[in-house]
Amino acid sequence: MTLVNEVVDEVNEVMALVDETQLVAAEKIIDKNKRIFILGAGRSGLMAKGFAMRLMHIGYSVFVIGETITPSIQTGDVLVSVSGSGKTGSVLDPSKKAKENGVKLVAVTSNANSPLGRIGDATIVVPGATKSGDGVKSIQLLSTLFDQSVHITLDVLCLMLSRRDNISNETAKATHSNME
Ligand SMILES: O=P(O)(O)OC[C@H]1O[C@](O)(CO)[C@@H](O)[C@@H]1O
Repeated sequence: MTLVNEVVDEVNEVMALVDETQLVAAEKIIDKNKRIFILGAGRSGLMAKGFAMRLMHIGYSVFVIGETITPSIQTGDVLVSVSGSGKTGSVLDPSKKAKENGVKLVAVTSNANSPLGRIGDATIVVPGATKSGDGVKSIQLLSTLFDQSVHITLDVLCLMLSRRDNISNETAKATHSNME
C-alpha cells in the first residue's frame, strides 16, 4: 500500500464514524438570522477558518474570534468551537463564557466526553487522533488526522446548509472574493 493510500484509509476510517444526526443537530442551530462566531487554536483554528469562509460564501454573517474586526459576542449569537482534544484553554474558556451569556454552542471535537464536548448544545464528534491521544490512531504527526477529518466534516455541514438555504454554486460564486 502506498503512503497516500494509508492516509486516505485513515481519513475514511474516521469519516465512517462521524454521525450525520449530529450534523443535523448543528444545522438546526446555525441560522441565517443569527450571527455565527468561529473559534479554534492552531491547526484546528485554520480548519475552523476554512469553515467560516464557506459560511460567508453561502450568505452567513460570520466572524472569526481573534481577528481584529470581530465584534463582541452577544446573547442569541451562535459559537462554533473546534478543538480535537476539547481541552485547549484558549478555546474552552471562551466557549464556557459564551454559554453563560446565552450563546448557543456547537462543539466540534474528537472526544464527546471532553470538557468542550460535554457543553455543546450540539456536539459533532470527529474521532481523529489528537494531541491528547483520542480517536482513531494515526501514522501522521500530532493531530493531523483530526484536522483533515474535521475539514471534510465541516464541508459536509456547509453542503447541508447550502441545500437547506437553496444556495447554488452560482450564488456562492457571487460572494467569492473578486480581488484574486
Ligand atoms: O484541537 P486542539 O486539541 O484544541 O489543539 C489545538 C492546536 O494545538 C496544537 O497542539 C498546538 O498548536 C495544534 O497541533 C492543534 O491544532
